[in-house]
Amino acid sequence: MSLDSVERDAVLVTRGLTKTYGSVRALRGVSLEVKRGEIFGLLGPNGSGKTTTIRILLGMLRATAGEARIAGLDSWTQSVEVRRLVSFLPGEIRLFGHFTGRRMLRFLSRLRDGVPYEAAVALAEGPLGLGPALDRKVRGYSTGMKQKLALAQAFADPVEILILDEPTSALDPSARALVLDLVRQARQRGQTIIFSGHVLSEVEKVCDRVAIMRTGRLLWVEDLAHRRRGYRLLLLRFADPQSVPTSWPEHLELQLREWVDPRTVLMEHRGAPPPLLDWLAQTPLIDLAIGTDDLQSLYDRYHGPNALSDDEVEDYNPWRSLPSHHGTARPNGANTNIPREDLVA
Ligand SMILES: Nc1ncnc2c1ncn2[C@@H]1O[C@H](COP(=O)(O)OP(=O)(O)OP(=O)(O)O)[C@@H](O)[C@H]1O
Repeated sequence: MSLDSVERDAVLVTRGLTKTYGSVRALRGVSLEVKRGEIFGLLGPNGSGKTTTIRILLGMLRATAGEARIAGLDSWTQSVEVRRLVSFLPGEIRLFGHFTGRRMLRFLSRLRDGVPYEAAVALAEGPLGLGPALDRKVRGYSTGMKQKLALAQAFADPVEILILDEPTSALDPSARALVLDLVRQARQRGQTIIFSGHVLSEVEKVCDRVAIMRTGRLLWVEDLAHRRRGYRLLLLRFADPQSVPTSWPEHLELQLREWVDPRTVLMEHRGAPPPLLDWLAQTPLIDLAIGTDDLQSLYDRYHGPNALSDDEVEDYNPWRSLPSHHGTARPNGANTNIPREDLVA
């Protein structure tokens, strides 16, 4: 597929990104799109490929195959231009130990034309709480203090895109909350933020969408903004494909989310239960499950003790409590609202 066909509002795009290090397959065909102005989370256990994806996007690593673009620029061949558009907080922060915090910020802002030194100092001294420590040598900083200094620099940068690799990993709880606020403020200013992390509750609070990775694959992209608007999930199973209702009263606030197999649908429902129950009572259901799923349970489908195997991921059933099927649903979000005719032919 040509990248020209990508949605116009996608500011970061990868297509079929693959990276091998000798025999290690760090990425196996990762395709994702991040829209302008959204907070996009990258989740996955250690070694799943988050940092590799970020480093390829920034042009710090060359992909073995596939493409990565930022604002239409090729991450590898136009990496200098790409890096001008991006403020990057690396997972491993390396600073000059013999510099004071203040001198380090001045040095970094000179390196990056246009990053206001005063804004970085104000963030570091004020909300991030480094205060007088800014006049101490960085070699005496704790890991969390170094992370705060780097965060001050990253958030002071008025660039279009912020890429934060585990931005809260070394921080205490109040500093973590503050970083989440800074992320929200950055979005209000119109910046696009990619955020990798391991703390699901944080990701759930701030991200608009989240991608779940495993062993170099992107398994699922979830729209958390949509989820926050509140709905319950209904898994409805019918005796045969012909019994699946093709329409329902509008006042039910019911929406098809996914065909699990030709006789099973996953639906979203808002609003009061009684009208829904009345309608369900008139349908030829043979099985029903109602519930909500939080980010933890979504994550556990791929990484918990009962995680889906690679084969099951290929043949995804969103609710494990029911027998799995050889369905048409695919775990990339692209299967929603598949026309019924495609399934019951
Ligand atoms: N320079 C390298 N040489 C060899 N293998 C590498 C190299 N960098 C990364 N890898 C491998 O690539 C895979 C993906 O690593 P990556 O750092 O992208 O994971 P991650 O999801 O960011 O992990 P973490 O959560 O621990 O930061 C791992 O198997 C890792 O061992």
